[in-house]
Amino acid sequence: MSSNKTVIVNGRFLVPGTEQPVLSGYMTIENDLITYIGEIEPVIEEGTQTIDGSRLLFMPGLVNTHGHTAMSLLRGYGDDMVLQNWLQEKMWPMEEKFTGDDVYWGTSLSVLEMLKGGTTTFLDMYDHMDRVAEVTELSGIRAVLMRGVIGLCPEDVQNHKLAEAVAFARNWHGKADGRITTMISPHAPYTCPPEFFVKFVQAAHDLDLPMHTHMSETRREVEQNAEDYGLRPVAHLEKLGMFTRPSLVAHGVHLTDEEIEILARYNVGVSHNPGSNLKLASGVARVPELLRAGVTVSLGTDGAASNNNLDMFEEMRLAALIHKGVSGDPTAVPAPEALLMATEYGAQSIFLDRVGRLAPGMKADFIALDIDQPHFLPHTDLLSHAVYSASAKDVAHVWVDGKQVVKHGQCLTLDEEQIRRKAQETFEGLLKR
Ligand SMILES: CSC[C@H]1O[C@@H](n2cnc3c(O)ncnc32)[C@H](O)[C@@H]1O
Ligand SMILES: [Zn+2]
Repeated sequence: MSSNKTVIVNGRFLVPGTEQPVLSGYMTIENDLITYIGEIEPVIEEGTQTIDGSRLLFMPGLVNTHGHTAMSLLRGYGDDMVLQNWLQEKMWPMEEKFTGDDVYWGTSLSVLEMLKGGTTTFLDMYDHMDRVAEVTELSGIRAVLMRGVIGLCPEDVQNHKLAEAVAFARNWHGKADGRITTMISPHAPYTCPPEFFVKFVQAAHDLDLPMHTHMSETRREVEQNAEDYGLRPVAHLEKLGMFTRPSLVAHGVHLTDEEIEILARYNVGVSHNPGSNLKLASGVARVPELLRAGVTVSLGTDGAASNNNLDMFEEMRLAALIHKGVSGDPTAVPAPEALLMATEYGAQSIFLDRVGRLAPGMKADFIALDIDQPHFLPHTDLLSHAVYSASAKDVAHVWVDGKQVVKHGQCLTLDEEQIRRKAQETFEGLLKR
């Protein structure tokens, strides 16, 4: 019988937030869990698989805490626009034509890109979510999935969408050996009127699930919210009861000191999406202030149509750089903190307590970078290199839930050739419809 135990020998491991953030030694994986990490060589029994880690840097898999995965089909379709025009003139008209099959191939394309680039967990707020869950099951990735709902429609249609969101959340929570969890997700306060939004809060209570929404992404949205409801978005969502549920908001770009205090008080996480915020000219979130206030800040790409890739190394580097530039403080978001945002804080913010860190008892979701390449040398500080020098292209191997899903840069679970062909065909089909 083959052993389900693997030992990585002579590796370098990133454990940010600990006394020895770059550890040289060994890591043991048994089934879906890490059971040992340390400098002392473990006893290696016969039948145990060993991996020579001497040319590799091991780190937790990256956690992408906000996105719309199938939007990779719209990559490059609508560049250089502000959010509202981009949504109304380019994205929504195309998305209206999306079928379940379109979402399946768009999601496959994105999951392929994410896995090959070292992302082992993603959050997806979209439509046709059963098809997203199918791709998640097949690919071996971990995902937090939710049917995102835009409520700018008649009441019967609103209620139908809400029922779909509830059914999806109920049916898929804990599926795919526990790799899929679900949340409840009204799209935004500006697309879900208050009386509709509160139905999601009630559903989240009934299902005992957390909530996710877009919030305070643009200045215009904040001003409009104040005009429509007499409150800025944070107070508005507080009033609607959202923060009585464990919650994660995407963006949180335009926040006052008082609003940051409210988010911290309710333990609401913020998914910081620097690439998308820059591209849509939405602004720069107050990440140093959020972190100082004790808010869990994680990182997301948003959809590939506003980014325009799903490279979490790029988000990590952007997060480490832009806040230095904006604040004039070179110590703002230092490398270990950026790495934590992309891993451990990411997992915390989407309510996965055994993901995001290399430690005994944690899920074996980890990646290995090829650090023999020129841009990783000399090996001064490998944690610094992972944040400031690395990109998705450096990922050699990926494991999720103890199973290898990328080997020498090749995805073992998805048919890359077929996905490339289907993605192109799907986009061309959408243009003709
Ligand atoms: C209801 S499914 C999700 C919905 O969100 C839209 N979307 C994509 N990017 C953003 C963004 O940055 N802010 C707000 N909404 C966004 C996407 O097009 C889908 O319609
Ligand atoms: Zn979004």
